[in-house]
Amino acid sequence: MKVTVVGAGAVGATCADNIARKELCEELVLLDIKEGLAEGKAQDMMQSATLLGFDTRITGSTNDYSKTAGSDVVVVTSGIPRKPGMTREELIGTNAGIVKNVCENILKYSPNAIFIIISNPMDTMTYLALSATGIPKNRIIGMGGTLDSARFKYQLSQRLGCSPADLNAVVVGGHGDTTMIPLIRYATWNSVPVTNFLDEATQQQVVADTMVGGATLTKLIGTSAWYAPGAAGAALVESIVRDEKKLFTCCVQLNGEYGQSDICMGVPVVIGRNGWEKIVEFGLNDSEQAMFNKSAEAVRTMNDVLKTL
Ligand SMILES: NC(=O)C1=CN([C@@H]2O[C@H](COP(=O)(O)OP(=O)(O)OC[C@H]3O[C@@H](n4cnc5c(N)ncnc54)[C@H](O)[C@@H]3O)[C@@H](O)[C@H]2O)C=CC1
Ligand SMILES: O=C([O-])CC(=O)C(=O)O
Repeated sequence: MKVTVVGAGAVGATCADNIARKELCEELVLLDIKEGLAEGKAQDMMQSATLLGFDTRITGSTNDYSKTAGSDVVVVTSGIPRKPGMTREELIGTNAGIVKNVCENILKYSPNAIFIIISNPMDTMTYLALSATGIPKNRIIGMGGTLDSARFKYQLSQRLGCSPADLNAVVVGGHGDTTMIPLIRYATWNSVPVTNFLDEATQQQVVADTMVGGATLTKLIGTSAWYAPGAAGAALVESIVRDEKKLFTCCVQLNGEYGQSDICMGVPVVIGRNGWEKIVEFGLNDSEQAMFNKSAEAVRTMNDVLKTL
């Protein structure tokens, strides 16, 4: 297996580090536009191989896409992150051009690759990647809900005083401060609804804290997060290369599922060797469906911005 990570910044390097430690592929390529950055980080990671006990071969490349040839999976993290006070949507002007260019270049050398899009605003970047590459929809996966669901479990575990590993909790919708939808009605603690244990006000607080999870970290750190985002990207790579068929919320093209079409949004999907293999319909109630529709409207507005760039 060969995996490429484009963007050797905070998220890309962390994702690559997780991929290497888990030995998810024999060959791992880091690519960045900044001279020497990918080569340097690749060497640094390789020098941890004997200490950590992995034997994935990591190489770096400054914008030489021929080095990425024949990749099975490509993770796209290139682009600018937000600063405190910004929304993810404000990044569109810079990141759309970067993501389009990167996807086109990758495709030239890896026509069969599965793409995992992380760059923000991720729902619109996923939509853009789909149109820029024209490859089958199951090979374009946006990473956002996987991370948001992990954050949802973290918030719940803090309130319940339990291990997040014992929780099942899913966030669907867009990957934006106001567009994501933590489905608390479906969240369980070892199969028991969490709503049995948390009062209404606490439930609302958990949902609100989950939605601004990325913004909260951006305010604390001064730039956006990378440990959980990098781990979430690697978890998707793992489910693909090991054909695990795990259920993750990912941003995929909808064709009538969840009442939406011609849009990429976060829904539960089975991730395996063919990319996203199946959308799982959770059955939203009227208020959840109304939130999903509102989220879709916001994502669509951003997709329309692409036409003006
Ligand atoms: N979808 C999600 O859940 C998350 C998305 N993000 C997004 O991921 C992106 C990356 O974030 P960070 O790694 O923190 O930023 P960063 O600034 O640390 O790294 C980005 C890297 O992309 C490189 N780059 C820029 N243009 C490029 C091009 N044309 N070709 C190749 N490389 C290029 C830069 O040189 C830089 O090294 C941001 O857009 C951020 O908003 C971050 C966290 C979570
Ligand atoms: O908050 C950001 O801008 C980065 C991101 O998407 C996240 O960490 O969820």
